Amino acid sequence: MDIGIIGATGYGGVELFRLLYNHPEVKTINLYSSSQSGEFIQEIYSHLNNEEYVLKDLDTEVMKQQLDVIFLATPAGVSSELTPQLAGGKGVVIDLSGDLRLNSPEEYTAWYKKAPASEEVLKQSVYGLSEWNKEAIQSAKIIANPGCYPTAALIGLGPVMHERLADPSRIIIDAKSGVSGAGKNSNHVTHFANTQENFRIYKVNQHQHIPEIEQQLGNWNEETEPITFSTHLVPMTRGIMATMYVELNNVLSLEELVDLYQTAYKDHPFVRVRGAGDFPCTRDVYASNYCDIGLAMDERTGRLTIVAVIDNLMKGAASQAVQNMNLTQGIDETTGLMHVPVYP
Ligand SMILES: NC(=O)C1=CN([C@@H]2O[C@H](COP(=O)(O)OP(=O)(O)OC[C@H]3O[C@@H](n4cnc5c(N)ncnc54)[C@H](OP(=O)(O)O)[C@@H]3O)[C@@H](O)[C@H]2O)C=CC1
Ligand SMILES: CC(=O)N[C@@H](CCC(=O)OP(=O)(O)O)C(=O)O
Repeated sequence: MDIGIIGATGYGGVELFRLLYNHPEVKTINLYSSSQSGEFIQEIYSHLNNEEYVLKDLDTEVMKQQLDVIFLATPAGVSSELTPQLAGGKGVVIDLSGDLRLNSPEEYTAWYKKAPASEEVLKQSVYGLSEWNKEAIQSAKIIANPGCYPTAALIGLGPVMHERLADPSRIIIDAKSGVSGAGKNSNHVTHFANTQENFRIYKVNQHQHIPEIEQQLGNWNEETEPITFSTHLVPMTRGIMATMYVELNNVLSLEELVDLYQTAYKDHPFVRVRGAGDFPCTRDVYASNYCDIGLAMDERTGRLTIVAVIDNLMKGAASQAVQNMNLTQGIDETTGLMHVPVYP
């Protein structure tokens, strides 16, 4: 396969490069930069110092004709403009940003404060939550890779919400992320002095992932009501923990719930459901494509607590995008992705 990565100098882009460099079905990798074309990638990232990859200028006509897969790892607002120029050619377009995830252009503008992609592009875009949308992904030409928080939240909520076992009006998602979730550019909030030895809540009731999570919950149960979703910045580089609280319609034991989750994900090698009383931490999935899940049932309140952890740059971005690439190319979805998480 011949691959292109737009936004290759960002955190998502460089993680894509690492994965694709080691992918057995990838022949060439073309790196594109809007600000540093002509430079070698190792001039920007010294950990790539054995490589000779030069950053190229975008040429959408050539890319459209020659590349099998084009990844966009760019900020919101870029792929809504570029996708129409890249789609309809030889390859598949996989967008890591939020531009193509929401069906409604009005919702996109309301939450992202940017002009939306065209309705035509949005209609062709398939939501790339691999575990829950595999069939549609396999034949897609444009994929909207899910957001990092929605990936953890939706994989965690999927089994109970899909089976309509929980009250769709009373969902609370309490999520925490490492700082790499904010991308490579530091600002006042993500500056070292403001993140180390600190813990903060941010974008309270205003996070752009709220409509994305609600959209998928609505696909599972049209009675879903607005969710409560809060996000926190944790002084670590990678990792997301999403803790979900749902009220069950009927009493189920913890053992029954663990069985439900293990059955739901038995054919999904990247989701690992823990036994009763066992909870994952972010280190358990570090630098891997896994989503690990733990469950607790409080019989006093009737509330189920679901804990889902991912690596935001991997399952939350680059490795999920490669999983989607594999699905579109008709190869095993695990190809190039079965890394054991890095420990410690
Ligand atoms: N970080 C994370 O954990 C996750 C990120 N995402 C999403 O993935 C996307 C990439 O994120 P991330 O890698 O963290 O972001 P970064 O800020 O680290 O990198 C984004 C890259 O996009 C390129 N870029 C910037 N402006 C433009 C432009 N106008 N046209 C073309 N390219 C541009 C830049 O590269 P250059 O200047 O070389 O072109 C930059 O290196 C974002 O939409 C983000 O929201 C999604 C899930 C998780
Ligand atoms: C820690 C941190 O700041 N995380 C970012 C995740 C951004 C992201 O992934 O944005 P899209 O999915 O919308 O592209 C945030 O909360 O906005």
